[in-house]
Amino acid sequence: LFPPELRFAVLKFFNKIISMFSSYCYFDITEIDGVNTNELYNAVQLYLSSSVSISGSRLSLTRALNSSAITFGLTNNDTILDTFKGVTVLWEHVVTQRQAQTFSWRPLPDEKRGFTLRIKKKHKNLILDSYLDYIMEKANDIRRKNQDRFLYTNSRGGSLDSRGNPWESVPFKHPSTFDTLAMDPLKKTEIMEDLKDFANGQTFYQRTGRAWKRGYLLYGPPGTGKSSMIASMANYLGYDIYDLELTEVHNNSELRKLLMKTSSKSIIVIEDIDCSINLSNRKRSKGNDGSTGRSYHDPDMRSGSGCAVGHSGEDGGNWITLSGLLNFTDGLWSCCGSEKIFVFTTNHIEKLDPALLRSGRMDMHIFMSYCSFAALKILLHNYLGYEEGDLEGEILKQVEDVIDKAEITPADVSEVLLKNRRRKEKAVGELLEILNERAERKLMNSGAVENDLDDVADEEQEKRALESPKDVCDCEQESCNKGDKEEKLNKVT
Ligand SMILES: Nc1ncnc2c1ncn2[C@@H]1O[C@H](COP(=O)(O)OP(=O)(O)OP(=O)(O)O)[C@@H](O)[C@H]1O
Repeated sequence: LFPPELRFAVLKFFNKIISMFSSYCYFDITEIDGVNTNELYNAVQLYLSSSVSISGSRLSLTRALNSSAITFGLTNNDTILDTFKGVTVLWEHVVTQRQAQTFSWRPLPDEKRGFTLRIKKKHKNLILDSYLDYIMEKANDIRRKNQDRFLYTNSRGGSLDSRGNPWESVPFKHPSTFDTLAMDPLKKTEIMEDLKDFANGQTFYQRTGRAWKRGYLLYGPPGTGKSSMIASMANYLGYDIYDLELTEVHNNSELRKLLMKTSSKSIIVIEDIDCSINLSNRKRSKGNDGSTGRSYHDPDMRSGSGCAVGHSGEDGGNWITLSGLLNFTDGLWSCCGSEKIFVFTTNHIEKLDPALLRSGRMDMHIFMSYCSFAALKILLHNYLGYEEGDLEGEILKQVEDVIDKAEITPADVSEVLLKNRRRKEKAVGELLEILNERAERKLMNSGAVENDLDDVADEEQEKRALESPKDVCDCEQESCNKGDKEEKLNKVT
């Protein structure tokens, strides 16, 4: 009977009267704010989905694209209580039908959704100051945990995608975790604790005025699990990985741009660092065929035994230099965004510039060693299902005795176990054979090296003796075969 204008005016009047006497105030968070999606709405939905106090008997279930987890939330017009810093608030999920639109730039959903937050007026400031920030932060964490992580690479060589991003991404699905990683358990625990301290260390880093970042240098022979360690770190912390291919970066400023486009809570990896930068800061040179582009940074490359080459710019004189890289990890640019981990790997730590190894540069140097017996136990458990109690017996005792002498990588052990994973006994027997063989070979090689060293020492001694025959022969007589000695000296020389 009443026209809408009058209804609206009456309602407004009553609301005003009610709010004057009510001790509560209300905040509406709508799904769509004008024509844009309201980020806060999504965050609240995610945050409430993690709340254990949902009491409704009907919940809505969602699984986002690329996500491996299912989240639940409030159904239409349901309510939930939440407590923050001792203050209880009430959330209501309000869903109403949208009135027919005459025109819109963007088709809007038929339903109008939003959350209404009810709080006591006296708590308004506390809630507005920190509660909403807390919700945004929590929602990001949940998103990260649910969402499969991403592996980014700059393999396009500096070109940008349609959104101006130099990084290409794929879902990161590496199954390596600290449980599957074979290494000394004490060392493993130390690394895990270090990572956790870092991830939970926001207050510490703020208090001490340090950039919230950490550097790890992984070094050791190929096949000892450096890449597996990086994947385990990412899976443990729930971080994305940026695999920085330095051979695709033309100069320091491009490097800086790449860094600016990395997100927080990420691990930035440079593999085989000894092969990737112009460690000697040598000037860029033309290739043998006179072409510009690639030139050799690593002397080993010339003999064909080295690793990947670095990259030189087309515009002459442009290089990724060590100082550029250190700015990247250490300087002002390293702090864009926060909560970042830098990981460098190398098979040849001795080739690295001492500037990179200096204390404070890389916070932790982690040696990925050959497979120890403790690490082997983890592989036996993972591949063959051995439990601690099964790891006894004569054959395993023999394995324990020989494994350090054999210097075998976890990758090689994994191969043997994988091949024989259906036959436990055979697997360990074959492993023992391989270990014995390797240990024997190592021993013979070291014996041969020792003999060679002895030979060199003998020859040296002989040479010295011949150069000063008097030292070994006091005789001054003509009959002393000095001539013979001279001839012998020439031969030795
Ligand atoms: N410590 C380890 N624990 C468990 N598995 C390992 C370990 N080390 C190596 N492996 C196995 O060997 C494979 C190769 O290892 P990975 O690539 O991690 O070694 P790497 O040290 O990074 O080698 P490279 O220096 O050649 O890159 C892995 O996929 C994994 O199956």
